[in-house]
Amino acid sequence: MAQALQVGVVSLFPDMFQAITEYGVTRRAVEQQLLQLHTWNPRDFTHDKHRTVDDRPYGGGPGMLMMVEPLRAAIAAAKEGVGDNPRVIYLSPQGKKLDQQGVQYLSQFSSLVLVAGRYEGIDERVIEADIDEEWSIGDFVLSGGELPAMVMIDALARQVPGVLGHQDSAAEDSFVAGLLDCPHYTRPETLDGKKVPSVLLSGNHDKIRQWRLQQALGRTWLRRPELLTDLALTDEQQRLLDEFKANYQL
Ligand SMILES: Nc1nonc1C(=O)N[C@H]1C[C@@H]1c1ccc(S(N)(=O)=O)cc1
Repeated sequence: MAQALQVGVVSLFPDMFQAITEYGVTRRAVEQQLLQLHTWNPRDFTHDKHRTVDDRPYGGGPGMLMMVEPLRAAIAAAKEGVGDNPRVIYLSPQGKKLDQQGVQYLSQFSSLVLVAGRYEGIDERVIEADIDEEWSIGDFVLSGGELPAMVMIDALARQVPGVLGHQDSAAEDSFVAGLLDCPHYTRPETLDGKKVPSVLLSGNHDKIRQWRLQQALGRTWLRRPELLTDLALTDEQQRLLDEFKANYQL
């Protein structure tokens, strides 16, 4: 039986996660129980009449923080609910930048609790006491941690064996780790006078594989050359890239 990914999410807006549980690959993963997602809402752990979940920051200034007591109770409940000693992750702009290598690293954990912040974030002492790792999906400021949590869950779900059908996994395989993807084409054969590259119509699968690999290497060189510095290219890849560069008209 494939190892399922168990995720507990702490969020004030649990319904947002329907964006991954109700659609596409991640919906199928949930249906196949390869991805199990449960939410815990700090508001359910309040005891006052107004069900308060925010609190004022010491030192004054604009904005609010997530109130400590309901947040910690929700985190504790999520850890208990997910079980198996989950890795607890807080999504924030202050976290480590997520990339595919980070996704592969996080794939080692079969159970996770993701804490989605709202307002200006959470008390630093909660981060120190309850959070194992802080991750960011990019250097931009969002209104909450829910979309970052869904981005992380989507990327992690695709790493679970069985989630990507053969068709998709073939696509993943053709996308050499660390390179940008090659261009893709579908019908019609001629669009606005532009024809599909003839190699893709040739039926020669190895030529097609080489073309796609060369395009991925060339695109990476042109658009994100820094990604190439960390890659150990094979002889074939180096040859294909050199050929691309030689043919490229600056
Ligand atoms: N990028 C991200 N990757 O993961 N989370 C990300 C994110 O933007 N979360 C935002 C909700 C949190 C936040 C924190 C602080 C401020 S503030 N006080 O600076 O205006 C605004 C928003």
